Amino acid sequence: MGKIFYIIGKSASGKDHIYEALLAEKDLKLAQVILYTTRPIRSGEQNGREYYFTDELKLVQLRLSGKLIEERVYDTVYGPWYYFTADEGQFRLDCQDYIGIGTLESYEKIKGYFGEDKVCPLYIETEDGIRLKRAIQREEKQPEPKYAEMCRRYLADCEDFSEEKIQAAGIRRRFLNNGELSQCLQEIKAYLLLQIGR
Ligand SMILES: Nc1ncnc2c1ncn2[C@@H]1O[C@H](COP(=O)(O)OP(=O)(O)OP(=O)(O)O)[C@@H](O)[C@H]1O
Repeated sequence: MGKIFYIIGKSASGKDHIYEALLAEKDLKLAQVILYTTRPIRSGEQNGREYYFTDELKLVQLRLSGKLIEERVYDTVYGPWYYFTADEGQFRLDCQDYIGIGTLESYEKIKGYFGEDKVCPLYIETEDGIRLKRAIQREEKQPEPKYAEMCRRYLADCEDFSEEKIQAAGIRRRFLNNGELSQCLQEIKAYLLLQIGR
């Protein structure tokens, strides 16, 4: 039976890089948990690849039909953009393992929906000083660095990922990403192979 591996961690802890690297590992055979979003599709994006691009009416329908697993909304200058996970029958847990990225809150919702035995958290932890330096370096490379937003997220993480919340979510294992990324990946891959039973 398949599992959903769910990557969680503070901003700039390395989630995106770890996600892409694990997806690229052919022997893990992981499929993506694709989020739905109401934000407009950008050039180069493809419906069903980066996201399922949809609208608020669909969100309401999914809510009413009990198919909505979790939702978040971000107030942007263009209005509210919703991001959500829903189950319209696309998850084939009888024969497929999945990988997704989310927050502690979305992890708890997904765990509540599919069951604790089906959802496996991959909590990535990077020491705060190293993480801040990486966040600044990443921001410096942007055409228009948004340092205030970066700092806001960094500070919000202290609250969003307090030790109490991590414990309450049932996170027991942590994967440290303080050194080489390859080292962290190796550790996660070994863990995944054990969980998958290969
Ligand atoms: N082990 C590592 N060594 C050096 N740099 C790293 C390592 N892991 C990640 N990075 C760098 O840290 C930055 C943050 O990584 P990434 O974007 O994957 O994090 P994230 O957790 O997805 O962040 P966010 O939640 O803020 O989007 C990137 O610039 C990435 O290249």
